[in-house]
Amino acid sequence: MERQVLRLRQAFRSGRSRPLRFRLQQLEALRRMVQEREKEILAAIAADLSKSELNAYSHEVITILGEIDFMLGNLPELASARPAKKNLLTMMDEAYVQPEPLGVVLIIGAWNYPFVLTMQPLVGAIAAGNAAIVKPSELSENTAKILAELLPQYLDQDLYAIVNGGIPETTELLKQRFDHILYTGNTAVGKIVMEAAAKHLTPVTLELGGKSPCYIDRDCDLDVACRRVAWGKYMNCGQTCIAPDYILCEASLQNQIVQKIKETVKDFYGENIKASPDYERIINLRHFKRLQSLLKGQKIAFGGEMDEATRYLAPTILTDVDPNSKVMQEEIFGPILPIVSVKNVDEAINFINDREKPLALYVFSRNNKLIKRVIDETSSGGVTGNDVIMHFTVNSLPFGGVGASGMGAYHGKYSFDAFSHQRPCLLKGLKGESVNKLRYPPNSESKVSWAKFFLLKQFNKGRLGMLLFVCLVAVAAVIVKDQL
Ligand SMILES: NC(=O)C1=CN([C@@H]2O[C@H](COP(=O)(O)OP(=O)(O)OC[C@H]3O[C@@H](n4cnc5c(N)ncnc54)[C@H](O)[C@@H]3O)[C@@H](O)[C@H]2O)C=CC1
Ligand SMILES: CCCCCCCCCC(=O)O
Repeated sequence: MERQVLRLRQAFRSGRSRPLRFRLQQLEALRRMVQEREKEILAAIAADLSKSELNAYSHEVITILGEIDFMLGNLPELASARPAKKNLLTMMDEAYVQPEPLGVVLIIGAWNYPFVLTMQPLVGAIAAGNAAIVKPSELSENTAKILAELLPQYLDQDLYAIVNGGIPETTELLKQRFDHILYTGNTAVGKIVMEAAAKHLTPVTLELGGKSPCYIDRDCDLDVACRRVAWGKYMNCGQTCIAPDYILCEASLQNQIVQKIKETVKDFYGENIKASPDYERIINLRHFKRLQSLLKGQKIAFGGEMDEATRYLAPTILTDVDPNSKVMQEEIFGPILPIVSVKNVDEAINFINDREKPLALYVFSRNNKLIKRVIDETSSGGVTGNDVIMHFTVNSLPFGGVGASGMGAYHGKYSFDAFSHQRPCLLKGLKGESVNKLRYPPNSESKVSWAKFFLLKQFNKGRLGMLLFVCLVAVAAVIVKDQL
């Protein structure tokens, strides 16, 4: 592992990954990989998550093609230096911010969207000019295998590598020194990653989970709300980090919500949900049993059927759920939807604020003021009003958690930024020593007053202001020269 990282570091040091042309060419190669090998990629995702290839395409492949296209279209602008505002002391100099690659980065993915969660960060890492190691989840073994086969065929092998394996391999990998780590997965392992990174002072982006609440207001189109919630909750069999974890609503809405979600589930998956190509399965037996245990002692208003052999768990709704019960203590990550009743929006806000900051927050209401109020008075990684999941799909929005749901963000421009250092550059000439004297020792009262004038004066008044400002500086410089 050490040698592999060293090989990538040497390739990075050669400077090969930096030129814009090279980055664009690698991104184009990645796009070719997705297009030419689509069938194999879809088959792998489908096998890992018992998913139809159509769903694998719309849940995962579309996102990656969109992200690559965004980078190809915007990279020249993202990677170029941005001029910076100057003060009086530096007005004759050149000041700019130059994004630079961080070096060798590590991307650790999770199993639930095994293609998106490894490839989307990789697009950002390549775009920003880094070398990268990708570590897919061992639980989505088919996708891990196909990525290990395909990536070396399309990308520069000295700069981009894939490491497959489980805890021992990841533990070994985490001993190495990286320049950034982007990890997606559960919070407990997030702490392990951060601790390992701290040993090398490596910065981290942690894409974690949490219980994302969904408040449904009484002033709402319940048909629409329930259809959207059912889509986001039962997609990928509930194994989506930003799935609405539970519903908060007034007690009087509970039965209507159950009824409407029930009808929606029939529309979506038919009478025989098990036979629907659109309904996935739980990833493994451990997670199946974990979900089974969350149902103990709960009032199942809908669903609850399960089949251990195929890891089928029906779309399920729990009513009158006690906030202290187990299902409300951990992220569900399965097709179980608890409804917790609250008296009103104030109680809903308090309920949310009494718990860890979630990865996503959803509010359904006809009343935009109420939606804005919930946003203003709570905190979460992201928000969608009157829908679920969809903020993930807008690549001009940063995607990430806050507090216990993670740190840092990515997608689109934010991926480029996550894997870049914003390097401030100030280029001075060798003239102007007379004015510079005011910062050289010995210090004096008069030097401090001049320093205040030069450093604190702000001029933002257009061309005329600028002209005035230049004259002022010229005069000041002459006076300073004489006085110091
Ligand atoms: N914020 C986000 O974007 C997303 C967050 N998630 C969260 O991820 C969680 C589900 O993923 P997991 O079951 O954790 O996925 P997982 O079991 O695939 O683990 C994630 C990664 O961590 C590695 N890993 C596991 N144990 C480790 C250890 N002891 N030391 C070092 N590395 C280790 C695995 O090899 C894997 O690559 C949920 O909480 C979900 O909300 C999932 C997808 C997206
Ligand atoms: C249009 C549907 C796209 C849905 C993609 C959702 C991916 C969420 C990934 C996750 O768990 O972080």
